Amino acid sequence: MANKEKVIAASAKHPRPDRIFSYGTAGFRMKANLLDSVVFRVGLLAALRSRKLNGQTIGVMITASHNPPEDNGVKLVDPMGEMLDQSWETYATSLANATSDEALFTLYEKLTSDLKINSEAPARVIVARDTRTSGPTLVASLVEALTATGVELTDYKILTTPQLHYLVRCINTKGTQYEYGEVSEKGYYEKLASAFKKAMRSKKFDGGVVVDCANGVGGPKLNELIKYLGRGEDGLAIKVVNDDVLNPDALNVQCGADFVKTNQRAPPSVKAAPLERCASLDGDADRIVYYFTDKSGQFHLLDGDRIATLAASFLADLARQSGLSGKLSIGVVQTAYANGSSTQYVTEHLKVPVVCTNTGVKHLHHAATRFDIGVYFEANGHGTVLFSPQAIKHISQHEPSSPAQADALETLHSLTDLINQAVGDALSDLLLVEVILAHKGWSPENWLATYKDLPNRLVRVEVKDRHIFKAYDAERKLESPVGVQSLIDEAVGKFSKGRSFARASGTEDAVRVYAEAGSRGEAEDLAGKVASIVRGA
Ligand SMILES: CC(=O)N[C@H]1[C@@H](OP(=O)(O)O)O[C@H](CO)[C@@H](O)[C@@H]1O
Ligand SMILES: [Mg+2]
Repeated sequence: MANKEKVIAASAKHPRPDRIFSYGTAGFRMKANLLDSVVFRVGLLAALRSRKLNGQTIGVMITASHNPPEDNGVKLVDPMGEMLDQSWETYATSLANATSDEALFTLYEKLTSDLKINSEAPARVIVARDTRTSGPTLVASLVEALTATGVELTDYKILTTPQLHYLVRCINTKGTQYEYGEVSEKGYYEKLASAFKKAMRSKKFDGGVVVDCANGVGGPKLNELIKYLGRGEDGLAIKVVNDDVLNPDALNVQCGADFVKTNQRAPPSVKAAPLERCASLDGDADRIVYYFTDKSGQFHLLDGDRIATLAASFLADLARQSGLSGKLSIGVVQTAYANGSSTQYVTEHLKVPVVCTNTGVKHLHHAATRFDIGVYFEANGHGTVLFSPQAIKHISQHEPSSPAQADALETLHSLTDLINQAVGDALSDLLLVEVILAHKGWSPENWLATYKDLPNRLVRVEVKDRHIFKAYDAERKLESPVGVQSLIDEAVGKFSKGRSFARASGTEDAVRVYAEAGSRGEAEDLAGKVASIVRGA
């Protein structure tokens, strides 16, 4: 039984502002000065979650990713390094909205009994934060909740989001047959670096890569990782830019993955030669996009769809070359925001099946586990590749029948270590892309030439109540308000190669409209038409 007085007294120090909170796709995220009570209450939920799972370690990450410097956020990480189980999101929301300290404790007790939680069970939590100045105070609020509920805590200070997911998975798999790695930040770098070297072997890089770290946690962590990669003559030259974490106001400002994806141009601070590979991370380094300018100075984005198609083509080739293609199912998971040309390229050219899910990494991750090799990426650069236990077994036990098979198998094996299995990881994805381009001997132009994106437009439409927009069919259609979908269908029908959908955002108070069509003008036109249908609904 939790100590009632202790919890109530601690909660009283973290008064709840007059606001309605909701645990969404990205956990809780808002202006940092509104988060104190929310983080305290997330601490209570973490205690419950760990106890429910008999003392398995739960992660708490304090970050607001690509949001402006004055924002912050908090999200929970489940034992295998995945996002919090969806059914628990509503408990997070209810705890955050409890109207008094007493009501909060009553709810805490009610959840304990409703969920049949043994309040005597041990509870363990690890926490980390990004580089925002509001981080330490928020961690302190979390610590108070964990102390009041008798939770064993380890504070890993500043980490990228995927590093925290890595640690959670390492801790909970330690001593089992699924042991994931050494439980330390150093263990993370060593695992990545050794897999990277093994994947590269005698392959050579064509030039280096410029990496924009959004002035966030990715900067110091990438600089650290580089020390483990080694910089021999044949090593990868990584030029790190925007790694200034001493100026907190610079975070995500005019740089980072979201800036590049949204503005379809390079950050002004990124100076690169024509055809030089460039990449941008977001503020917590769980997202990456590539880009380059061609000889005529034109900018080209190589987004999450491109990384997914690149990875799928490489993995399908390796499975074939190693003699495992009949044994391993490969699939790509996308959302409705994936460019139609990428979907067509995967299904028709690579002959690999594509599954479309709702927006939000947890949906893609879940769908990807249904394949032996499941490649999933959101167009904005969140993503990874998952290998099933069956795939790992085949890859490690298969007897190659030729040197070529042995070679492909060794590369495949190294990728199971190089690619973060817990969550999309910008640093791991960076190395993955570099390995693939080196193996294929491709320039960014070759990569771009695999298919031609359909012109597209994404618009944000502010409406009175976005909750009336209810989507189905992986959010590609609207069931309510009634009649809106047929108006959209009618508009789409007038455009060649037209496709468009509208859905309520899970992270912002708006409806997003996406449209693509045969030409830029038509895509704009279609997006505008669908946006006015949404406004009029
Ligand atoms: C079109 C788009 O990029 N949507 C983003 C955005 O979700 P919305 O529900 O569209 O607001 O934030 C999510 C969390 O970061 C991310 O997973 C998703 O891809
Ligand atoms: Mg992020």
